[in-house]
Order: sequence, then structure tokens, then C-alpha cells
Amino acid sequence: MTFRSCNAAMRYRTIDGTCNNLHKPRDGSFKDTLLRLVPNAYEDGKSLPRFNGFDGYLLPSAGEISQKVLTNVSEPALTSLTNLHQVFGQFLAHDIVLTKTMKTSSGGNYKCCKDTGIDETLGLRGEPCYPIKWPNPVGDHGCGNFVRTVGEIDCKSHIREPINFLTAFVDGSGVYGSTKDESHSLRSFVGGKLTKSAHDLLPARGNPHDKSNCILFTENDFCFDAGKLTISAHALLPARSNPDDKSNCILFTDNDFCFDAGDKRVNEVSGLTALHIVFMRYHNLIAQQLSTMNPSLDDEILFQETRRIIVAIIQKITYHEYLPLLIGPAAMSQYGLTEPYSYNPNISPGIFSSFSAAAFRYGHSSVPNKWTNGNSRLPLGVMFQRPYYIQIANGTGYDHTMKGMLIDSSQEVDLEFNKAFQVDLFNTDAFAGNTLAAINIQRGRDFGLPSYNTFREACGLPRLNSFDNGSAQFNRLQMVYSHVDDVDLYIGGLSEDPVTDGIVGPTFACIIGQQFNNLKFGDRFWFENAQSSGFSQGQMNAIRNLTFSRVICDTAKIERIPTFAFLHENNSTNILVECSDNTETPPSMNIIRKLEPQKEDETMSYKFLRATDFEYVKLYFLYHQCYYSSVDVHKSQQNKGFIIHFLIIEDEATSKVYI
Ligand code: HEM
Ligand SMILES: [Ca+2]
Repeated sequence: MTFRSCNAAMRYRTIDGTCNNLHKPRDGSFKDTLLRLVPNAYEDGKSLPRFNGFDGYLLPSAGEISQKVLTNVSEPALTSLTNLHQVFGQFLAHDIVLTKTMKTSSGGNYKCCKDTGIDETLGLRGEPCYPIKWPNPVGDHGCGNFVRTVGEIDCKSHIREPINFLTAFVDGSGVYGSTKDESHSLRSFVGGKLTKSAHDLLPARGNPHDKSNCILFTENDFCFDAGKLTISAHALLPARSNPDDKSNCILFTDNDFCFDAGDKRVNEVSGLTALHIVFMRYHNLIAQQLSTMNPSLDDEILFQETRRIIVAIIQKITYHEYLPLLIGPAAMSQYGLTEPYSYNPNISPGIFSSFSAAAFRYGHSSVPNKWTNGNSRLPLGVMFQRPYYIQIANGTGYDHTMKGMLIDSSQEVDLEFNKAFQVDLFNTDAFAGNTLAAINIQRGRDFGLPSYNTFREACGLPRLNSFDNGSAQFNRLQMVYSHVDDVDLYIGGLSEDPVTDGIVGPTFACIIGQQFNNLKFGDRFWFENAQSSGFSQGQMNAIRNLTFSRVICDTAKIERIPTFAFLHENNSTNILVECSDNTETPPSMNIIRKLEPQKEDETMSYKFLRATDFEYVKLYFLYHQCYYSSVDVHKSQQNKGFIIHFLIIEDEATSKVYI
């Protein structure tokens, strides 16, 4: 076997995030494990979900908490943040974290509630099933299907950690994918652009297998479709390569189709889909300008240079526009997010399990129940997972969705959820006889998250010793919890009053603040790292000056927009600006003008191997100095639905193996 080392001089970040950290090349990459901010609270300290409360009684079921403590709203309130703020949060979440649930040995879905009823203790017996009990049955038998997350078991400590199926870095995974195959399936391989439908041509047929009256010459050409979604002004994302794949996507008519993007949750809600389209279109716009300016550049260089600019723009919007409104200026400064960038190779850029299963799910409480789309206000339960609402009227559904997100408001982060999440979607495939909030609580226990008070303490906040010590919302929790130390992080976090000029409470602000600190200072390719990003000071300033509003103006048919798109307009600090009123057209020219792309010697100077092979398994155990029969362990873990995977990179010079 020959493996090659990471190339320190690499000009572009790898698509799967490996080799960002040269000493720990797997850190933050596709299939890295989640990290702990505080040690786990698994029932056995290793892998079984948190199950028993402080006083030895069972914790209240997630279903009971949802039914007794949470309320639902059907009519959204007006707040200062536009709905775009929470949707960008979802887009960002889908850039940095995706965990998956376990599958049966034949790759099917577990049906945990079966015919007879509920057995909550399955999870405690190490089974993939960990169903949710509903005291006032809403679905059949008062049981909600819930399957545990795919985890990696450390062979020495035997501790289980969930696996992240995206790169943790803020690097546009939702636009470009987190593997080479995904990324290739999204590219046009012409002029550095993404997606065939984004050309100045007609879109591809929704069903790529339909070759009627059309003959293809190469693997790259495709049959046009007309009369449905028309030309580039309405360029949308490509259809899934397998038209029969309807996961997380519901079709209405013969003409609509499920979109594909770097993150497969793209069809979850039309606002999210629209943001995928924004960045796909902006990519193509910049690639076009870059190619006009540098006609000799080939597709690969045009693609990588453009990707680098788009990632920089996403990082800028995240840290300069989105995060300050989420965690407030004090937490921005407390967690170092306003500090000038300098790379710290000792920071692990992975995602915290408390961030994935609790803190960043704050967004579920801020999703409104009704969404403006043209002249209609669509209930979330109706438009959920339906790309139809983007595709209608020749793709102008996209423009209406974008405008709607500027009209509607993000909802407050509290114990109140929209009616769709609490009621309407209860028996859909996605919710499987649960509310989304109940799933989140159960997921926290599945991840072995310690209780809310442990996180308060870790964040330097006083523990709450009684239900009367916290907010009015916290007081309500005694309806279900028998001890204050039992409170789940998700519920405790939501019950807090928001920080000044932010929308989450101090505990979520702490977890989110530390997470985004790691994602900035642990990212060698951060856009302000002049050494690795290759941007000049002028380009960096141009990126810092670019607003999300400008990006939206350039990618949607929209006339007027607030200067800062995450806030409703006002007459002083956030005036409405005309999209046509820009000093330069298009303004991204500032960013690319000074770019002098060079040819990359070797973009893929590393090797990724998946260990289905005995050799790699042996190597893994050798590296970790584990002495038991590796192959048996590998097989038995697989039977339980776990996946052990390996990224093996051997430094040629030192023969050191990184896993
Ligand atoms: C219509 C809007 C949304 C829907 C339907 C939705 C639905 C879901 C579902 C079904 C899950 C998986 C739950 C599980 O099995 O554990 C999930 C996970 C998650 N959601 Fe949402 N969500 C929405 C909006 C948001 C927003 C606005 C945010 C953040 C601002 C967000 C952040 C997350 C995070 C961080 C996860 C965990 C991801 C992972 O680690 O795998 N979601 N969401
Ligand atoms: Ca990423």
C-alpha cells in the first residue's frame, strides 16, 4: 500500500475537509466524530443513552415534556429579525453538521414501535431502537419511532461518539458536497460552473433516463426540457440523479422534481432550497466573470477559485451578519469571534455534540408557521418538503420565496413551537409519530448529553438549584421534571431569557460561541488567512464589504431590500435600498479583479480509504494499540448497525500513519 501525505502548500481546501489540519488531517473532515464540550453522561459512561434521573427514577419521556411543557402557535408574531435569519441558520447548520440514524443490516429503516407498543428500555439494552413514549397517545399505541445515531466506538475507551457526515468547516458543503463524488455530480465541468441547469441553456429533463427524441453523445451532454422551467434567469438546482429517490421530498404533480445539492436535506423547506439556489447562482455568476477576465483558465481552476470566493462570502455573512444577531455583541466578544484571525493548529474544528443535538436546534423554535409566497401565506405543514413551491410558475416560486423571507419574521427562541412541528407533521415520515422538539430531546439523550445545569456550570453560569431560580419559562419545567438537575439541555436552553441584542439565552450563546470560535481559528483556509486563502488585503476588504443583500439582489428578481437582510428595514440604521442602485455592476468584481490564479500542482495530494478491508482494520488497531481481534470487532459492530471507518494517511517521509 502506498499513501501520500497532506500537501502543506495546497492552494485549495479539499472537498472532504481532510488535510486542513496538517498534523491531524482528519480533524473536521467528512466522517470525523463529534466532540465533547463536557464529558458524556451516557448511562454506562460509554454508549447507552441518558435514561435515569438524579433521584433514580426514569427521566420524563420526551413525549411527556413536549405535551405538557411546550405550546404551539399557528399565527406567527412580528419580531425585528426577518425570517431569512432563521433560514440562513438552517443553511449554515447544513454546511457543518449531519448525523445519520442507524439502518438495519440490509440497509432498511428500523420500525421501532412495531405492532404491539412501546419498549423504552430497548435503547438502554444497546439496541438501535429508542422509541419515544407519548402519555396521551396521538399516534398508534402512544409510541414514536426513534432510531439511535450512527456512532464510532473508540477501540480503547469503548466510548461511542456520533459521526458527522459533512465537513465541520464553514466551507459551503451545502453548495459543493462533502465528498468528491458528490461534488462531481453537482458540477457542469464547463467554465468552472455548477449544475447543468445553471447554464444559459434550457434545463435538463427532470427524469435523466428519459431519452425520447434526443440522442446523447458523451457523458456530459443532456436532453433539454422546455415548457416547464425556463432559461438561466430561472436556473434552479439540478434534479436528483435517481428520480425514484423521494427521501425528504414530496412531489405534487407530474412536473415537479426533487432537487439535488451538496446537502441532501435541500428539499426540507422552500426557504432553505432558495438559499441553496442563491449560492449556486452566485457561484455561476462569479465563475462567468472570472472566465471572461481570464479566458485561458481551465474548468478546474475556475471552479476552485470561484469556490474559494463563495466560501469566503459564506464565512463573512456568517460571522459578520448572522452570528452577532444570534448570540449578541457581548458573547461575540467573550468567545473571541471579533478577534482578528490567526490560525491555531491546536484547535480541533469538529462539531460539539451539544451544538448538534441541542444548542443549534434553537432554530426549530424560531421557524414560523406561515410563510409568505407571492399573494399567499402558506402553512408550513403544507409546503414542508415540497420543491413544487420553488418550481411553480417557471421557477418564479424561487423569487417569491426570497421576497417572502424578507417580509416574514423569525420567531422567538422559547418553549413555543409552530403548529406544524407540534401537530400537523406528527405522523409524517420525517417525524414518525413525534414532534420535532421531542425528537430533539431524545436525540440529546441518545448522544449522552449531560443535563442543562452541567452546561451552565461549564459556561461559567450559576447552576439553578430550584425551579424558582430561573426564568418564568424555567419554572414551568417542574410540571414534568422531578429534579432540577434532570432538565435536558435542549429544554433548559430554550427556557432562558435571551441575551441582550441576541435571540438565544446565555447557555446556548456559550455553546454556539465556542463552536464558531473553533470553526474560525481552527480553519487553516479561513478567508482572512492571507497565507492559505491567497486573497490580497484589497480582496479581503471587498469580501468584508459585500452584504448578503447584495448577493440576493444579484441572484433573485427583487427590486428593493433592507441594507442588512436579516433585519426588517427601518428609516435610520437599516434603510431599504434599490437593488439596481449599486456603484459597480456586479459588485463582486471588486473581489475577483485582483485575483491572479495560479495552477495548482496537485489538488488531490492525499488518499482517502474506507476500511472495509482487513488490512486497514489491522492498521487502525495497531495505531490505537488495541490488541483484540480486530476483524471480529469490526463485524460485530457492523451487525449492530455501527460503522467503523478510517481515513488513513501515511506521511511518506516519516511513515507516520494518521487516522
Ligand atoms: C422547516 C424548518 C426545519 C425543519 C423541517 C427541520 C427538521 C429537522 C429534522 C427532522 C432534524 C433531524 C432530527 C433528528 O432526527 O435528530 C433536524 C436536525 C437539525 N436541525 Fe432542523 N429543521 C428545520 C429548521 C432548522 C433551523 C432553522 C435550524 C437552525 C437554525 C436547524 C438546525 C438543526 C440542527 C443543528 C440539526 C441537527 C443536525 C445533525 O446534527 O444531524 N433546523 N432538523
Ligand atoms: Ca462544511
